[in-house]
Amino acid sequence: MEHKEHELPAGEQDNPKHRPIRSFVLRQGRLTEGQRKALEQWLPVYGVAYQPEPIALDQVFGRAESPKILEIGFGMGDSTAKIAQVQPERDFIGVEVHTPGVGSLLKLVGEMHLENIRVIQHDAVEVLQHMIPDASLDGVHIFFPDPWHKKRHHKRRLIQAAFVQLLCSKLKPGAYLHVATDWQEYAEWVLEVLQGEPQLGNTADTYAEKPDYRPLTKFENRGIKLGHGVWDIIFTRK
Ligand SMILES: C[S@@+](CC[C@H](N)C(=O)[O-])C[C@H]1O[C@@H](n2cnc3c(N)ncnc32)[C@H](O)[C@@H]1O
Repeated sequence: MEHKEHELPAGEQDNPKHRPIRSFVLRQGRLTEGQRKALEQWLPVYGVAYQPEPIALDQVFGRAESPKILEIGFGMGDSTAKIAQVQPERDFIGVEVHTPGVGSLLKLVGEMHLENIRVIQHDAVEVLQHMIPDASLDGVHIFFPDPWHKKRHHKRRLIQAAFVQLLCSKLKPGAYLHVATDWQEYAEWVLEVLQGEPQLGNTADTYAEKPDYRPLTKFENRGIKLGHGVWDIIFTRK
């Protein structure tokens, strides 16, 4: 997954009168044969269709009591699969709009026999608004959200005060929200937005140490060698 800013396709100029502001641009993206096969074989098993009403998470995973973690924008799903593999006692709901990414994660789920992942292919904002029950999540992962570098695109950033308020309503008391970004100005933005949410408290003074459960991505490894930074921001619900 490239971490550069998505270009707006011709014709899609921001026009709030005509369309909601989204944090993503749907790209066509070619499917590999492996992704296509994984979608065919595993989407009916591990996919959860979007529906505009709350779902019973325990039923979706076929077990109660297991902590439920939501990941927003899992990209190709490498981190998601690795985390789910080493945390079999937890259940992971991955939300992503990009079809090749969904195929890629499903391929990993099939190959690694991961029973604790479910995938929803839909806008995470609507998934949170309508599908995720209140106070049902033990954690939320948002790793390398699109930074939307240009000032005129900042309104497309996923992390906004209203979105964080919505997220908070879905977190159990004590549950965590973990954002990681490689774009310093976005890190500062995220820190400011989360600090401004009275229902959240920071687990660190400012930025957190990278927790062991978040694997280093290939991209990140390359960046670190070039001296680029990555910022982890972890808050908990009061
Ligand atoms: C820069 S990529 C990072 C992917 C991955 N987390 C990683 O670390 O490699 C951001 C991803 O978030 C997805 N995304 C952005 N907004 C989203 C939304 N509202 N709902 C679901 N997915 C979204 C994009 O499609 C993209 O795949």
